[in-house]
Amino acid sequence: MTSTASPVTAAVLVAAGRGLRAGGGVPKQWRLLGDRPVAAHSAQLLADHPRLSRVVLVVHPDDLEAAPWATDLGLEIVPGGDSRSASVRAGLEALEGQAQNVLIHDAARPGLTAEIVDAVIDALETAPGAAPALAVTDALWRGTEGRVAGVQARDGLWRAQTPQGFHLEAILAAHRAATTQAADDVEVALASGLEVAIVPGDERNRKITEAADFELARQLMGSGMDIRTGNGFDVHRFGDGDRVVLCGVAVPHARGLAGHSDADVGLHALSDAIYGALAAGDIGQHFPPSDPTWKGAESRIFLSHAADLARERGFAITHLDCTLICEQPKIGPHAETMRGRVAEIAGIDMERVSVKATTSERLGFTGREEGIAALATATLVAG
Ligand SMILES: Nc1ccn([C@@H]2O[C@H](COP(=O)(O)OP(=O)(O)OP(=O)(O)O)[C@@H](O)[C@H]2O)c(=O)n1
Ligand SMILES: C[C@](O)(CO)[C@H](O)COP(=O)(O)O
Repeated sequence: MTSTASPVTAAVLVAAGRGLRAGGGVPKQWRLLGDRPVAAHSAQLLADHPRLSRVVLVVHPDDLEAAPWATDLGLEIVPGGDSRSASVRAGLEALEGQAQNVLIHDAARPGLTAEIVDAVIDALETAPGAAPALAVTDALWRGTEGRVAGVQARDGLWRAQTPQGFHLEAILAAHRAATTQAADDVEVALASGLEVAIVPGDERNRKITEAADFELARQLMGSGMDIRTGNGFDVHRFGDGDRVVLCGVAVPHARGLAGHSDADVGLHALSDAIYGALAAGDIGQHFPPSDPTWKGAESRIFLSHAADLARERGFAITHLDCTLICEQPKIGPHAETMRGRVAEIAGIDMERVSVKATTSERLGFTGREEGIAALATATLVAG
């Protein structure tokens, strides 16, 4: 009796792009989608799939530390290249001799399913290449300068998805022989004369390309919105001076506020609210009072740092609310200027910023005019 062992199949997950069309400051594959970064969704599925022997994650040379979770999933990290094809090639070279088949998947497609992986692997039993796709169902037009210039028959047209699967040696040879840039690996395979079977794709397996695709991905994958709130509180005592800086605005006053920096309680509370929403410590952790660098520093540095950190982690700041607690100076006449200043520093619309004030009815330290307190809330939404 002869035994026919299944061929060993590995996977290459390409995540070395810059995501320029999606914007957002951080490459789309590292931004949060639900509870995890975009790339971690398909990485987990590939790592857990029982028919895959190993997974290579291809990342940009600047992003080698961007996926700390990849090691826990057992992924091997390889530096990518300037184009998708170059990144795929780097992943394939790392797998040479390690498997008979390979699946190549975009990290920007977080909605991969185990059914697609199975369908591609099954199809490789009878073809050197196989890829998922969806038949085009909308009418197709050609357009010039905003006008329909003609129609295009849609029969036989498919929307290509990944993972695209191949016999490893054949696709590696095809990539090594390629002389022009290709949109995908099926194009590389066809240029080398390889036959590619089409297997059913899935609408959930869409590629995140533009900013709006994040919301669509969230809906298609059924992952709820990730909304975070954080609060901040700060107090500074009165000291010498003839003005106080509150929410980035210098307000004339009989006394100043004492502190290591410019003692802007409003911006300090707002910064801490953002750090709180990110579970990223507090202002003292990022800017230690023991560090002379921050002596007399303008507190806009702290808020701007917190806002940048939020964006780096894939969050939009959807609202900032600050309440200043003092008897004097009167905040009302300056509140609009403060809103504008906070909005400018945090890089958000002024409509998303609230600055208000209250007295403490002459009770407590604020009532005795010993200092000023500030309370703040930040609301952050992922994506
Ligand atoms: N040099 C590159 C370019 C792209 N990719 C990966 O290829 C997939 C599909 O590419 P695309 O959607 O075009 O991603 P980006 O190149 O990042 O997007 P953009 O063109 O908007 O910058 C993504 O997972 C992307 O990370 C890659 O690994 N290496
Ligand atoms: C590989 C691919 O995802 C197949 O649809 C696609 O071609 C790559 O992305 P791009 O937007 O064409 O760069």
